[in-house]
Amino acid sequence: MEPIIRTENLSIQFGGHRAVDGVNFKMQAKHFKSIIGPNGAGKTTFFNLLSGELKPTEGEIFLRGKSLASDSSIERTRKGLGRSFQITNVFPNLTVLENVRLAVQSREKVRFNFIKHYLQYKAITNEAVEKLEQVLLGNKVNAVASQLSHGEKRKLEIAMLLALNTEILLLDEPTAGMSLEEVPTILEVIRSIKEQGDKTILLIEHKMDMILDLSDSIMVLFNGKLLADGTPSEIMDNETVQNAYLGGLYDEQLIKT
Ligand SMILES: Nc1ncnc2c1ncn2[C@@H]1O[C@H](COP(=O)(O)OP(=O)(O)OP(=O)(O)O)[C@@H](O)[C@H]1O
Repeated sequence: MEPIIRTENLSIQFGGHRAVDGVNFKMQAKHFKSIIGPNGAGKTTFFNLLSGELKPTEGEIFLRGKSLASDSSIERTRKGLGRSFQITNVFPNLTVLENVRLAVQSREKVRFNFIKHYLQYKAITNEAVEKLEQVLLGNKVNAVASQLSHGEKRKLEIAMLLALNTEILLLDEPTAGMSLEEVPTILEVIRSIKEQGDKTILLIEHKMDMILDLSDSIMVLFNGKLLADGTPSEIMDNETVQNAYLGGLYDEQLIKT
């Protein structure tokens, strides 16, 4: 079966440094893959290349067999490749519901038009509420975004991503900056998205418990290169990964949390 997404020799160079270096990667639809690697390994840069925020120095990305080379980030989203919003993309003075409604509207390209009206407005609102319930923010729809806790803001980002209805979800460290108490509910949210069974998910995370719990496969980046890609047990047993990363350079604290 053709992979839903794959890269061929994907590389980007910043000055003399190859932040992503010759990565050949592929994923089947509905698969859940996590990306791990030490700080500076190139994980976020890899996402930026997939989402179109950065242009590769070499190599290509194929979505359902077609090159994305000439597609902007917006076009990639339209084709089904969605990148999680960052807190900085959330409008702090709008309510939680208004933020998600804007994300739905951006997908539907709905502009204000009184004739198109009330029914459409209602459908968009209902969909936004449904996405908020899915991320366990159903009780916060009318809260002003700036007043959410950090963990709630991260859930709002996921709701906004879900509102784009893309088949592929790129989640960049959804637990970053969260208190330990907040982590289990994000895990629950991501697990429920996975269990719905209609998404292909790529997750960057440092929390190994969460990765092992969710992933069908794990890929390891190290110095921009793809060091290994396999099932969670293959990765945990892989000697190169252990030497380069899990056993040595990596912070054990992070693995345990
Ligand atoms: N726009 C840029 N200009 C120059 N160097 C960059 C740029 N973006 C990333 N880099 C460098 O590329 C390397 C990879 O960074 P990246 O943020 O992708 O790593 P990461 O694996 O996501 O790390 P972390 O786990 O800390 O988020 C780093 O050395 C970083 O300094």
